Amino acid sequence: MYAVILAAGEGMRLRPLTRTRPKPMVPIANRPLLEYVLEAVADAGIEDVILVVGYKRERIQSHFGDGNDWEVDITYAVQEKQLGTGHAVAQAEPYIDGEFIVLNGDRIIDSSLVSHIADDATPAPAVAIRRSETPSAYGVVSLDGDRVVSVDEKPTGRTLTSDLINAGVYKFTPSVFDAIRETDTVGESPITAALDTLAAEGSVQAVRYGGRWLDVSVPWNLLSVNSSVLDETGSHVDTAAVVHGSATIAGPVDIDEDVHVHPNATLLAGTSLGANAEIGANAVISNTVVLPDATVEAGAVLHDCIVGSNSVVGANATASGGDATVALAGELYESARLGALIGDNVDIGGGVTLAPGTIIGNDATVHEGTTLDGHVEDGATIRRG
Ligand SMILES: CC(=O)N[C@H]1[C@@H](OP(=O)(O)O)O[C@H](CO)[C@@H](O)[C@@H]1O
Repeated sequence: MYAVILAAGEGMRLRPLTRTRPKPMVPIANRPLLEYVLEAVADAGIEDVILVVGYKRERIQSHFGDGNDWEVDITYAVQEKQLGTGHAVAQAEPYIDGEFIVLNGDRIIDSSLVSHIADDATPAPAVAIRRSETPSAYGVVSLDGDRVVSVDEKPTGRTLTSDLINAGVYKFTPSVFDAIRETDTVGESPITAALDTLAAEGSVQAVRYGGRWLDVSVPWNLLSVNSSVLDETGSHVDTAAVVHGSATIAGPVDIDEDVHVHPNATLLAGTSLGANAEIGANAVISNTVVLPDATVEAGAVLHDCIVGSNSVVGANATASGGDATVALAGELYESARLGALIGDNVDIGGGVTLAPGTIIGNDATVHEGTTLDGHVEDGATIRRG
């Protein structure tokens, strides 16, 4: 049985992080999101993986190679243009000759769901469904018993027919490729359109799933998913990290290789520090993801933040989460728990104050003593006053 994993998307709402890395490579507890998906597949005993890659695929291919380190055999299928999840599935057609499963490459799920969907007793086509408090952000599924009646993709402004959503894990036969071709109306084909067509024919089985389902769509999801994975795995400090004896760790935290934590720094729950990151004396960091090679200087205070790789947060700078209103890819989100999202190679001067929800583009410079909110473009320089 083949598992087709969709990993071609950009993840626009995670910009600027996804300007330099595809969404499946965004780190959760210092490991790319896609590793968790591959592990769930491998743990379910599936070895044959077709990874559909596209946006910045070199990053994925150089990290995962032939997949053998994850106990799978990876074949790469390239989706040159991101023309929808159905179009992405269709890229696997040349390799498929029987039933297969499909998973989104950016949702962390239990391997038990993969086993259940892949099991011979589960008829194809099938889709995993789960309850959601925000169904309109997903594909909303209506059921008749265990049969799917319809799939309504992101029905914003429409009446919700159910609080059940498509969990992004499917089983298909090769006939889905015809359904995908038939639903390709405007040069784009979401897999949900094909699924809706198959549902109208009366054949799609719903597989109910109430287990772990961690979705990283927006920056604050990255923080909450990082934190829940740390809660599950507990603290991990790499043996090649140097943590000063006077530093306080009130975990769970994940500290990767060659990280340097200086005296009296405080690392609180939900914090991941990427390889070679440096945390200055007396800095206080909670619920924050620091990417590799970043530096947080002495006395800085970061709550609910993401610090991109190779960026510097100057001494005594502060960024704390709160109820932020944040615009992402043209959409406004309210009550977001986000301190600041700082891109890669950003230079933030000493004493800078970042208001909740500030987003700073890659390669930006913020001069010392500045107070900032909103969005800073890639490469911009912000001067005080
Ligand atoms: C077009 C498409 O594939 N939409 C899917 C897909 O949404 P994305 O926003 O593309 O990640 O995954 C969701 C859950 O993982 C599912 O609910 C939804 O129906």
